[in-house]
Amino acid sequence: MSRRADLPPPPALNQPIRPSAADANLTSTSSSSSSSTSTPDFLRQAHAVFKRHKPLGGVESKVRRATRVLVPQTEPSKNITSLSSITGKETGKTVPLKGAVLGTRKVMNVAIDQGDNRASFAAGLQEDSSLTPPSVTGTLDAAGDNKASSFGLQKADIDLLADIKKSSLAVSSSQVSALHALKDDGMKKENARFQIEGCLGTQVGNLELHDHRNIETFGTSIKFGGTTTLENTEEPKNDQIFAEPMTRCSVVGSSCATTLSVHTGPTLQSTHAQLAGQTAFPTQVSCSAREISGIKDHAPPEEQGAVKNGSGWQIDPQHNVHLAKNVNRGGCDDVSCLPSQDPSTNRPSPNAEVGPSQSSKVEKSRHKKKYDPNVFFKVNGKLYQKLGKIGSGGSSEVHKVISSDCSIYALKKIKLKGRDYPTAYGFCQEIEYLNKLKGKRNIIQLIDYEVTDKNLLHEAANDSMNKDKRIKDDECIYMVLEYGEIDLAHMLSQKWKEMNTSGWTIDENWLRFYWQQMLEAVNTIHEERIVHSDLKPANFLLVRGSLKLIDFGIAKAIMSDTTNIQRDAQVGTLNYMSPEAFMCNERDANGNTIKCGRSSDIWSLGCILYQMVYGKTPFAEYKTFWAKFKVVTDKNHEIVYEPVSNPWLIDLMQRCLAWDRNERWRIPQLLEHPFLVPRLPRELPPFGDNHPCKLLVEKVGTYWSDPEVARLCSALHEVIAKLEKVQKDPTVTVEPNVAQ
Ligand SMILES: Nc1ncnc2c1ncn2[C@@H]1O[C@H](COP(=O)(O)OP(=O)(O)OP(=O)(O)O)[C@@H](O)[C@H]1O
Repeated sequence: MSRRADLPPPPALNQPIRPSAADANLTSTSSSSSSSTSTPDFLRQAHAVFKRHKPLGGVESKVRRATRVLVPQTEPSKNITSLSSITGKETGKTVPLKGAVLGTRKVMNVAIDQGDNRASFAAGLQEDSSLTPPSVTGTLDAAGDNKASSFGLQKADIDLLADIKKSSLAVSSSQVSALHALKDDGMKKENARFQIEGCLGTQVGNLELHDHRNIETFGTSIKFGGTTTLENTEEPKNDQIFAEPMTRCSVVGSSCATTLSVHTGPTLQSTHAQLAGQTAFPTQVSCSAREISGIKDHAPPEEQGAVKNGSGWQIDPQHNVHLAKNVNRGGCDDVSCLPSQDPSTNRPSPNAEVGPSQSSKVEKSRHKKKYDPNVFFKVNGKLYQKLGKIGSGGSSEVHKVISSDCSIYALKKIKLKGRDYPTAYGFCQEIEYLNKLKGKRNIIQLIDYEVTDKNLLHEAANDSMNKDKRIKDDECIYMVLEYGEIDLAHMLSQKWKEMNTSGWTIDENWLRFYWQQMLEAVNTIHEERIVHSDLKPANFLLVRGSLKLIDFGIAKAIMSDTTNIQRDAQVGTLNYMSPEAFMCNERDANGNTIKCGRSSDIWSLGCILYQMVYGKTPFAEYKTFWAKFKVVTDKNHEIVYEPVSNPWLIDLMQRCLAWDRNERWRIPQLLEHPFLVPRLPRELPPFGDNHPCKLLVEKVGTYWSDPEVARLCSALHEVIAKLEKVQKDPTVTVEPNVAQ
């Protein structure tokens, strides 16, 4: 599959490697971010604020996040139909979107790209049949200007879109139209929760559209529970590092909520502070976003942080910003983006209109919990104050929090309500692995955790789990984790942005630095007999300057009597999934069941390295699940490696991306690969001035970096060395290969 022969001659040094067409997104994002002339006040100020502080939360939303899929084990080729995607490229072309969820699928991700108005609807299967698959149909218009959108875009929407475009938010017109379509069309399915996260870029934060109405129609032909046509559909460029999901739309189950909020996040500082060691949390000062951003009263309600409910507009409580700062600790200068709250009374501030039922609910839970759940998380009796949402995955949301001793952590919350016990227990396994990996420097450290459903662990421990039982209450798993500043996906995005603007070439030392850390992190888990199964840039986090591995949600331990893991389902993130992960549980040519093992993780690492080098994953151009499935599982397919200045890099990628998993290098070998440990000139001993090898080295010059040239030179050197031996002592027998 990999094309190892025909290594390209080393190109001229410093030849820039540029991303292909795909980086248009990035460029447009960056260029747009510099325009501020016509930005509405509030957006401009929010922008400025985010420029000063770039929390991960803001970063999180900017880069498209490759999303994990899970397809059930049985007859994968059929189940594949549960995932579809689409790209509409031509202006004015209406593209039918089709997708189906077979059986019990509960998550559909819709990624809508900026720039070319592409939308991808991906419905993978997960095991939670408690959630009624919603039926949603319609058509997404791919028109460049969105005016003809069959989402029924209103003039106001177009104005808002224009404002957003002008205001350097990295949001596409299609995103906005989709947001509005979802908001305005209304959705009737009571059991469906439709959530859109519009991701507005590092500097501005997240844009979400809150709409608590039910979903009735969704002007697209996304179908749940129907049949799926995958042919002739395309997937958006979710491979490009700079084009991770800008917008994610997921149908995840029981409540219906589309949210629009500007997370102004930890951007402002107040002088109110709490000294470390004091029992209470930092004093909070609250003011509305309007006060901060200078939103004019006549601004449209959306801009004023209002959300539309059934009867009219109401202020979105999330639109109010609270400030909290602890001056006692240098690192604690973050300000929380908290729901509106009067600091003196601990009650919602008057500018946050909360419906009576909602407010009484909040009051009740506050009374019961003796702390404000809008402000704090409680894990094992300890309070952690929310500082803003920093990420969300398929199953969880992750918040930046501050503990009472003023340490910053990430808190991962997995909601268990509605899940069956085995699924819920599956989430607990991440805790198990993190506990096992405690003290390992390149793995994210678990500080504390709590599974609020005590029966779950109890029944699991006693092997008395009722597999059909579902969790009814608002139970959660909380994990308090070391806090990571930025993930590799965002770092890559920034790196490519820099390279595009400065015309730099790929920075080999930068590559080596992070590649080695990635290898070491994965080596750590492999040594512990754990296969991660979901390696991707978003799952490597930079913590105090070092890369650490996160998200063991689908990791699996290798049993002691084998080297592979058995999976009930195809799992992973499409662009990084190995051939065997795609074909998991199918039979190979010899009738053996195809299994995954450590080499599956190596493949994923190869895809990440490829992405670091070329700016896109190796199968990026295959857009649909089917297309990807076909090409990745075809062992005759040759991955294209464009020439790079150091051909060892190509060799390295090929070692990871060998189709046959037995041919893939293992991590200890990869750590010794000449790209990481350049050794060519040192391979040969020092020569005298007129030694043929010295002359050869001089002649070969820069071609030394070509692995093939190096190999031939080494062979030649051996021949010369042996011939020299013979010259010195003619009685020595010359081996046939030397004579040749
Ligand atoms: N310790 C952390 N510090 C900072 N950010 C974090 C941390 N853990 C997770 N995140 C952010 O939250 C995102 C989601 O976290 P995680 O991958 O653990 O969730 P998940 O539900 O398992 O995601 P998925 O299933 O989609 O891969 C990460 O990509 C990262 O951006």
